[in-house]
Amino acid sequence: MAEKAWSFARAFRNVFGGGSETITDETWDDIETALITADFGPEIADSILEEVRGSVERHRVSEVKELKRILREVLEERLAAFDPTLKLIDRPAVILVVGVNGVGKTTTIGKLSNYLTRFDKKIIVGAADTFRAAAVEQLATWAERAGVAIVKPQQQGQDPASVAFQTVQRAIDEELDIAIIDTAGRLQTKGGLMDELGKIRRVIEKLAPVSEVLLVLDATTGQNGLAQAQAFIEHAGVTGLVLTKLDGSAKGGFVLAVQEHTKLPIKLVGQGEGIGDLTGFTPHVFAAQLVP
Ligand SMILES: Nc1nc2c(ncn2[C@@H]2O[C@H](COP(=O)(O)OP(=O)(O)OP(=O)(O)O)[C@@H](O)[C@H]2O)c(=O)[nH]1
Repeated sequence: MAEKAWSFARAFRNVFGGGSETITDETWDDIETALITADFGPEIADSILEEVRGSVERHRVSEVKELKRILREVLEERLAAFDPTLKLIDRPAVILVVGVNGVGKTTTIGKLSNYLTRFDKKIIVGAADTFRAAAVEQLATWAERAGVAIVKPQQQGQDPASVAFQTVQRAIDEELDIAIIDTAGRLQTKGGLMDELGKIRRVIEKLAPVSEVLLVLDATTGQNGLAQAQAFIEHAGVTGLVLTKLDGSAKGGFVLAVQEHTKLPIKLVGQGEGIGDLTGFTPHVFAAQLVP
């Protein structure tokens, strides 16, 4: 994994890079500071500290090196408490991608399409963000790069649900594996947004079940972004999270905070603007990157 992707590892690198080899009060202070800096949030930071302290005492650990291993294990175990696998068993499997403006929905769809084609999946994407012509064109560019089919609105402002319907219909007619629907991200009234998503879902479900509703969150916005996305979490039937822009984020702790607050699994992680910059979420790898 590219080094740039893990700027948030800095917080812990400062704690464990040099200094005392035996655990002192200062070590604990440093870890607490690192947990807060990395945006775990005060409650989760406290509970992690408590868990690590308990383990350190039980095993009579005195070396910083061992403490680091325990911290990594505690983080991994907590990150792994949710199932990160995408459920794409239905044929076609329909994925709805939702989230507020500019978080990276369209980019994620481009990367995800490209990723899935590597497993020989036949994909179609639907541009159900019909109000912004630029959004449709952006998705079309990604579809071309990924080599997948696209359904675009016939005219600007066409009912998003009808584009979603046509996309899934084509997936069925052409025996494709996966239909991914891009939705509008504009923050309108909560009611309006949820009505639109509810309608898209109902219309799709006339043809096929919705396999995944992925909520995209911009990791650089931290807890703020989560507050903005609350309406989706409450009303959109979200099945998993995509965290984007982790490459630019020093807030690695947000990854755990977001899972524990929402009780939703992180299923994909975006770490750059390139077509290859998307991976699944692997707690073991992530914990090792957080505490290098
Ligand atoms: N660094 C970085 N940039 C990203 C990542 N994902 C998306 N972006 C950038 O974020 C910006 C917004 O991405 P879009 O995909 O247009 O976001 P959107 O949610 O579809 O936006 P709307 O259509 O306006 O709702 C673009 O400049 C992307 O290149 C990522 O993982 N890392």
